[in-house]
Amino acid sequence: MPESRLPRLESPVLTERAPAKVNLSLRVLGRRADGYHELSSVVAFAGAGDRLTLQPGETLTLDLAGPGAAILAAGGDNLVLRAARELGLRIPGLRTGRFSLDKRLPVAAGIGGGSADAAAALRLLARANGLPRGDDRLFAAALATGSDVPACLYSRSCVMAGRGEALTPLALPRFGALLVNPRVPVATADVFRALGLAPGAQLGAAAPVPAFAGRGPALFWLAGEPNDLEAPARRLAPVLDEVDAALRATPDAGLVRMSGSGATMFALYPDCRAAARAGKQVAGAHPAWWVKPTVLG
Ligand SMILES: C[C@](O)(CO)[C@H](O)COP(=O)(O)OP(=O)(O)OC[C@H]1O[C@@H](n2ccc(N)nc2=O)[C@H](O)[C@@H]1O
Ligand SMILES: Nc1ncnc2c1ncn2[C@@H]1O[C@H](COP(=O)(O)OP(=O)(O)OP(=O)(O)O)[C@@H](O)[C@H]1O
Repeated sequence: MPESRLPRLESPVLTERAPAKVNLSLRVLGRRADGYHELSSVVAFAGAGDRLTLQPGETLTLDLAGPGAAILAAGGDNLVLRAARELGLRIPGLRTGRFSLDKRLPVAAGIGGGSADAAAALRLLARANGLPRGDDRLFAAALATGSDVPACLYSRSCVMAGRGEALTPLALPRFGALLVNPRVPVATADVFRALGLAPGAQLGAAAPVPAFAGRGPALFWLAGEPNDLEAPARRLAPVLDEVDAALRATPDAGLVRMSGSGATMFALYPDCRAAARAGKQVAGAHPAWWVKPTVLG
């Protein structure tokens, strides 16, 4: 057969999940001179998330589908493309291609949807270019894309410190969880600004996170920890009081709290069945909210 008639061999399409990030606790320890806040946060990842594929090729593009596609632009500001560009700056000749994002998570919701997408893009590019998962340039590109992207690149439960660059693995028991977002977007920068901390402010040290021997001890420790962003977020989005009440009214809710800078709140349950039951109750009473039963840990 002449060479021109040979079927063109395309690289196979690669797929990565982009799981939602949940801050089970979040302490703001101060504000650095560069304006970023110093944090200590127990972070877990959910079964629920977006899905990103990459058809490796020469030209970097992005298609959007899924329930979130209508509100999100596929333009150059999309965190998928920003992460790819950041990696390209560090790896000349990086092979990119056509990304397709199935956007299921609410946007600007405190569960790191965009960060999870950016991290999934970096994992896909690592696979397409034969880079080891621990390649420093992946981490550097992640941090340059956003503070939550390194944790999402790791994508396993951990203690996140600094502005998001210091990650310590943490074994967490498995929980059923319900994620609820009242469909009010909250900008992360607005919530941090509402804390009103001056650059250089220091509030205290982080409580050491113990090794958790099961769900009971984990819940007990987490109940004694705050999300310091919850009070300012509630001032910006008062509907959070309603979300909090709706979650507390579900049977077996063990811990009710806001994730990240909001406005997604979550409750923890002993298992998936309890979370699914709670989901039906909340969705029935609030059909306009985004309600997602899932697992964490
Ligand atoms: C609230 C969290 O979701 C907790 O996991 C993250 O700290 C936010 O991470 P993110 O959305 O990736 O944040 P970035 O995109 O890096 O920053 C968004 C805005 O939040 C502020 N920001 C973010 C992280 C941080 N530790 N201190 C901050 O003050 C930044 O000044 C910036 O104006
Ligand atoms: N792929 C993407 N998915 C979601 N948001 C994106 C994406 N690309 C860019 N953005 C923009 O990033 C901003 C933050 O979106 P995201 O959903 O990550 O917020 P978040 O859940 O509050 O994140 P975090 O918990 O990391 O603070 C929004 O203004 C959104 O328009």
